[in-house]
Amino acid sequence: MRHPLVMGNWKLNGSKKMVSELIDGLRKELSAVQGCGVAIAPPTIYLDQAQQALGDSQIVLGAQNVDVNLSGAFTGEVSAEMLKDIGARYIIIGHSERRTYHKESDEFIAKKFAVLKAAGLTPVLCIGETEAENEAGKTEEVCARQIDAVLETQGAEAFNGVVIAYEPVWAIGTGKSATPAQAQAVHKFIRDHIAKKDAKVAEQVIIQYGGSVNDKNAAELFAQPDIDGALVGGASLKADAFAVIVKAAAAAKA
Ligand SMILES: O=C[C@H](O)COP(=O)(O)O
Repeated sequence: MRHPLVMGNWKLNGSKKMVSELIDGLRKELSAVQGCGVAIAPPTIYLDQAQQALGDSQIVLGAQNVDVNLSGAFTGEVSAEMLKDIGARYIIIGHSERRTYHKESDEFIAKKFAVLKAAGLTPVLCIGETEAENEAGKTEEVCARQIDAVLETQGAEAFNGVVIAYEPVWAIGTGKSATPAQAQAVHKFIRDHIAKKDAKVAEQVIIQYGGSVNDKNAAELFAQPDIDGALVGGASLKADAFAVIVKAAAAAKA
């Protein structure tokens, strides 16, 4: 039985005031929730403030990116050890916005995956096809390629205890979520793809769905057997909407 995980990716949003108010709201809304892991990934500059504000709550700190280098002359970067030092645990890598705007390749993202594993942090590996790839019937091919960059170089065991987030690019921030059936089909494909190498590892890997998840559509997505939670963008910036999503995951997987 997999424990679901709902994670909020705040992207490039926030201020000191917002961090304080949003975490305050989340702590109130989520204090009684059981059966669903919850994490938030604020912008790097607010990680320390967020960790202080989270205090003894069950909400876990995450981050939106990591560098492949451990230390040295890499201006502007943040290392895995620094993220660990500040208390972050779930680290998003391979988000389509970084693949697109920062030209991050599958191989580069696989390096980040290895660096996080070595530091004892949990990669949240984002994969997913663009609209054009979807229309060309290449969804499975793209997802397999993005997973294989890790699977073929680090082995199936590397996926022990990690999180994969299937985020069709056409669904991100568009208000047009994949249907539960569409998402389930891809999630099952991802799990089966890993199972070809190691069925036990595939069975425990958390596969989140991401792309226009909100308080209205979350429950039907989580009703699908291979959807183990969500990576939430826009709706994670409102405590009440995010809490509805977390509660839907807890209820669906109880
Ligand atoms: O990381 C989160 C995803 O990009 C989803 O963003 P969204 O919920 O705003 O569509």
